[in-house]
Amino acid sequence: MGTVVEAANKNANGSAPEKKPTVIFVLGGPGSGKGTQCANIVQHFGYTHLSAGDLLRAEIKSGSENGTMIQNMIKEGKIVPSEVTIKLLQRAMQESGNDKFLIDGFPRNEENRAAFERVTGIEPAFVLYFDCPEEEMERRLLNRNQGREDDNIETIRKRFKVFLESSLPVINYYDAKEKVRKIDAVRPIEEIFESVKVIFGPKNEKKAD
Ligand SMILES: Nc1ncnc2c1ncn2[C@@H]1O[C@H](COP(=O)(O)OP(=O)(O)OP(=O)(O)O)[C@@H](O)[C@H]1O
Ligand SMILES: O=c1ccn([C@@H]2O[C@H](COP(=O)(O)O)[C@@H](O)[C@H]2O)c(=O)[nH]1
Ligand SMILES: [Mg+2]
Repeated sequence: MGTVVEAANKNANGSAPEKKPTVIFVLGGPGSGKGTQCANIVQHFGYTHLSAGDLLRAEIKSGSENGTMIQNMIKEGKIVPSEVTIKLLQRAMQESGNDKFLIDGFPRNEENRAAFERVTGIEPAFVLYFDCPEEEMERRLLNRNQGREDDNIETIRKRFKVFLESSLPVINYYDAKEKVRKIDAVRPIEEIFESVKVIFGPKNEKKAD
C-alpha cells in the first residue's frame, strides 16, 4: 500500500498523473533583453525558448486566418487575444519534446495570465524579470535593425504604455507570491547572464556534450 501522498498523487483510475512541464515566464519591457538572455539560458541550461512574439510573427507568415488581425495588433503594440497566443504556445510545447520552457514575453496582461493557468493548469516555477529604464530600451529597439514592423518610435511608445498599464501588474501579481527574480538589465550582456546563472543554479547546468 502506498503512502497518503502517493495516493493523493494518483488519478481516479489509479495511474500516476502526468508530470507538468516546468515553465519560467521571462518578462520585462520591450527591448529589455529577454530574447538575448533566453538564447544564453537555452545553451547553458537546456530549456526550450518560446517567444510569444516570435510565435505570433510566424503565424502571420504562415498565412493563417488570424494573420491580418495579429499583424494589425502588433503594429499598434496591442495584446493579441489570449486564446490565439495560448494555442500557439501549447502547440510549440507539445512539438518540442522538452519538459522545461522559457516563455518569453507572455503573459502580457492579467487576462493572459489567468487564461494560461486555467487552460494549461501550469503555474510558473518563477518569473525572470529584466528591469530596464525606457530610455535604454528605446535606444536598443531603435538600433535593433531586424526589420520588425513595431521597432519604430511611434509603436515603441505605444508598447511602453501597454507594458506599464497591462504587463507590470502581472509582474506585481507574481511578486506578491514571491515568484519574481528581478535582474538589473542595464549592464553588459555577459554580466547580466552571470546574474541569471546564479538564479538557475549550478545543479541545473547542462552536462557537457
Ligand atoms: N545588455 C544589453 N546591452 C546592450 N544591448 C543589448 C543588451 N541586451 C540586448 N541588447 C540588444 O538590444 C536589442 C533588444 O534585445 P532583445 O531582442 O533581446 O530584447 P527583447 O526584450 O527580447 O525585446 P522585445 O520585447 O522587443 O522582443 C537587441 O538588438 C540586442 O542585441
Ligand atoms: O503574448 C504576447 C506576445 C506578444 N504580443 C504582441 O507581439 C508584439 C511583439 O512582442 P515581443 O515580445 O516584443 O516580440 C507585442 O507588442 C504584442 O503586440 C502579444 O500580443 N501577446
Ligand atoms: Mg524579444
